[in-house]
Amino acid sequence: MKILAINPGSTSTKVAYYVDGTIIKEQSIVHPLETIEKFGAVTEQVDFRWEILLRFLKEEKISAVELDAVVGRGGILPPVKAGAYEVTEKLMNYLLYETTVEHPSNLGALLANEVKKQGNERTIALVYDPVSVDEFEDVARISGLKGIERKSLGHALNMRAVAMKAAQDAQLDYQQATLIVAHLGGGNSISIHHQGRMIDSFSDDEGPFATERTGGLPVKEVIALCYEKSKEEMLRLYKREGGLKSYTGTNDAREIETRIKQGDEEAKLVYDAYIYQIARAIGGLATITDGKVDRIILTGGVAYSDYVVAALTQKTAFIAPVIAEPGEHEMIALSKGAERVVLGQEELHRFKG
Ligand SMILES: Nc1ncnc2c1ncn2[C@@H]1O[C@H](COP(=O)(O)OP(=O)(O)O)[C@@H](O)[C@H]1O
Ligand SMILES: CCCC(=O)OP(=O)(O)O
Repeated sequence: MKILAINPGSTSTKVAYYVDGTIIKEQSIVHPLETIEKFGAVTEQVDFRWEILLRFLKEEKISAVELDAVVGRGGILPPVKAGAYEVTEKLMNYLLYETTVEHPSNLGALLANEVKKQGNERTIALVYDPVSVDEFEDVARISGLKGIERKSLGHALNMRAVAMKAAQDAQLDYQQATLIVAHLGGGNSISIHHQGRMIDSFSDDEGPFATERTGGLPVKEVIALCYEKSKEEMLRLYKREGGLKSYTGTNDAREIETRIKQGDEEAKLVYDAYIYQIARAIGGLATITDGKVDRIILTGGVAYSDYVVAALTQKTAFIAPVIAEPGEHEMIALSKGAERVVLGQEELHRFKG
């Protein structure tokens, strides 16, 4: 079985080619920031990224005609069930014209469709575990202001994949277990998975601050700032200029750890606050299941840090054993999802809009 997985990020497009479940080629094609910034809307980047992807396929002698499936990271659709969604005109039109949040993952379906056009009549184009996977309990949707609903938006693909892996490794059934997953990357998502569903999460705009994202902020101060800055400036602050970067000038956690070792006390205070907020979010989610949690799983790039893993273990191990699954497992999650669909083990949902 031949599967191509495509994961468009803010500065790169990751692509991986699998044959019978084995990875044959994987590449992160980096796009210079100055090139990306020339585009207006994210979806204007389709032709640019497709040409680069096509070059990769040619160079690596990967024939689209032989593909059983091409799977993209699912973008910001309306709230959807977890799993696989066929790339249809309706789904693409939503990502092109209706989605409310600009995000590079919105390109996943569009690029998968370009590959499918070169495939055979059996090649399936799909997205898997989109950013907008929504399995919230109703009580989790209430925000505190009528008209504003809490939304399930986050790193669902990676969080669900590592939750299932950790459950399997611990000989727990994902459908029965309770797991808290903290994805620690440029943005953070912290979620709780209970009996097979991600029933609540802190998104990157309301939970702990991340390496470059603000997380939740005191709302009165934000209101005041909105009168000083444009919407674009505010969005950039929250997404690219917040968190550790706003305090230290760098979004590289390794650089901050080096500074701490050199005696930089301000860097230490901010990094301790970063850990403190993540621990507080994990503790908060544990209350949802009355403190009954089987495992806490730390993932994303910062989970490579012994410093962060040790500090979070110290603060949260009273809740449940803490496991690190560093990095992101998105490419394998995409390919395995597509594989299950091709084998008929998992339903291919049709996006209803
Ligand atoms: N060994 C490490 N120790 C500490 N931080 C690390 C380590 N490796 C990567 N990181 C940090 O991970 C962050 C990037 O996380 P990642 O999940 O790759 O982000 P993105 O959201 O961009 O995919 C960076 O701040 C980087 O410094
Ligand atoms: C919008 C939630 C998903 C997300 O933030 O992804 P990135 O960290 O890859 O931008």
